[in-house]
Amino acid sequence: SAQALEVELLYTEQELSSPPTVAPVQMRAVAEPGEYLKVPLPRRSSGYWLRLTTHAAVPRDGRQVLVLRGAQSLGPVVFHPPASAPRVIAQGIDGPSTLLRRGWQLPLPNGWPPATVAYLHVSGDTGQALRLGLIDGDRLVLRERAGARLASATFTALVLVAIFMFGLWIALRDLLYLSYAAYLACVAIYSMLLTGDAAEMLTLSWMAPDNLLARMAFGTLAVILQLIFTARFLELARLMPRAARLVSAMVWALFGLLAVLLVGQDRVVRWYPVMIHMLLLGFMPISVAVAIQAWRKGASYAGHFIAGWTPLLAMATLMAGHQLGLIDVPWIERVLPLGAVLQSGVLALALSQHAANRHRIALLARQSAERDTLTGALNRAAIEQMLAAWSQMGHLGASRYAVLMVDLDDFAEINARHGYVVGDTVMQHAYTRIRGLVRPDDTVARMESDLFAVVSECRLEDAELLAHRVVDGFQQRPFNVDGHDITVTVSIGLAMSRRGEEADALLRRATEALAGVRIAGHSSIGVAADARAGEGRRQRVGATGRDEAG
Ligand SMILES: Nc1nc2c(ncn2[C@@H]2O[C@H](COP(=O)(O)OP(=O)(O)OP(=O)(O)O)[C@@H](O)[C@H]2O)c(=O)[nH]1
Repeated sequence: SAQALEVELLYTEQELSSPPTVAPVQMRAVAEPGEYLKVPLPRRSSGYWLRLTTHAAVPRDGRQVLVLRGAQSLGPVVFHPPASAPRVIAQGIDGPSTLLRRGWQLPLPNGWPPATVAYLHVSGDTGQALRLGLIDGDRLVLRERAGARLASATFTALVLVAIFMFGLWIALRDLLYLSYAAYLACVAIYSMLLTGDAAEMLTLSWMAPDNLLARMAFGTLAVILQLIFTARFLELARLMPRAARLVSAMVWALFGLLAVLLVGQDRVVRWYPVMIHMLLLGFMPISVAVAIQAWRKGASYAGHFIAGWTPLLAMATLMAGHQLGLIDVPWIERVLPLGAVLQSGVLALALSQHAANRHRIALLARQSAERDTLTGALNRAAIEQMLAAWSQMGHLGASRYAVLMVDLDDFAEINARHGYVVGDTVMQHAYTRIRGLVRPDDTVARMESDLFAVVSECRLEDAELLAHRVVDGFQQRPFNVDGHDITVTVSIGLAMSRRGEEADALLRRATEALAGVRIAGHSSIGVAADARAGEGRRQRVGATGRDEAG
């Protein structure tokens, strides 16, 4: 006949140290071969006695094992195998039962002839269901291995997304990404604590599944980080200030609970899960409602949020219900980490989009803030910032950079003669001309009215050649605007960087060199003192430029 397992829950009120001889049967159930039998346990402080029989002989090879799974809060279990001495199993991690997550593997080395009975005594008052089965040991190992692989895949996926988010935080310095990275790290650790695999793989006792304290602490921390992230991600402070206040109250309440847990340790660890799960049960629907409301108010990423979180929230709700003993869904502990992976995938997508958008907006803002509107050249602030940054990094070494202050000569006269509109066009042409005369790597900025600055990484000799090239480039080629040939000449002040010099000091020296030659006339080049060991010099390049004014 089929090797079914029959279980009777015995009705005894007294505490007994050995199996009761005669006791009324409260419940009888028969398991299909190789399957688990669910035995609901009514609340009773005196513990439970179970009488087990098989319908066919279990061979003596010891391959068949009795498997017992139950809520983690079940106390010590005493197993009276058929034809063997009783065994006390204090924890699921003991001895040969290490294979099981949250359960006991009870070996039957002497076989089990039909009609002989085995007894189980379960202490504690759980009110939850037990699962019992006569299972083939090899099959059990395979199943457990598959479960362990799934758990480590989950862990790896969560950690990879967490690292990615951490990278986004390093690049963009927005706490949004950091809070999400930290949340994922907590969930990854929590999922490892839940399955007990890490405890086995790493032999870390604090990661054992019976370490309720570690599990609860990481679980709470994950919820806190998730709330902080949610408030930021859904822009609650801007869109829904009341919801934002609610979330921050929730965060502080959870921090308080966490502190109580860490201080109270074993004294609070029994009721702590109940508190947390009640809180979560209440919070889940509120959280979904807030997300939907934010979505209706136009929060940019509320859609992603809802798609990613709803399945996970539903699973977390089931989990909380399961742990409170309200519903019986033992599979939820395996499915929950998958929900977390799914959620992290959707959110990683949303956050990458968020980061890309942010980057684009920042770039646009920078471009408009750093550019001169008429010519499109960088403005004074931009070049000052750039030089200041270089100076801070120690880039402005001795004679490494040349600053050329390029002033358009007699620009007031061009305006007076041709009008401001033509003057504007000449100004734009002048910028294009300078850009064309210097190297692509050189930086050109419009400092103010008719004054441009060129920053070039080169030695003094090259800088002087460059200055001459710019002066000649203007003098020899007039601009053609509205059919008028307009010759513009430029004067240049040149300064070379000094080691440890501040950015403004360098710019000032170039400006002073320019002021020195402006008196001398047009198309002049002045080199700041100290640029070479000698004195400041002033030179005139060829004749005065053709003077349009005559
Ligand atoms: N059309 C136009 N003119 C400008 C602009 N910005 C400044 N200017 C004019 O440029 C002239 C600059 O004059 P100054 O700095 O006194 O010097 P300058 O006339 O070029 O004479 P020197 O530099 O001494 O040779 C002023 O007349 C300004 O009105 C602009 O954006 N467009």
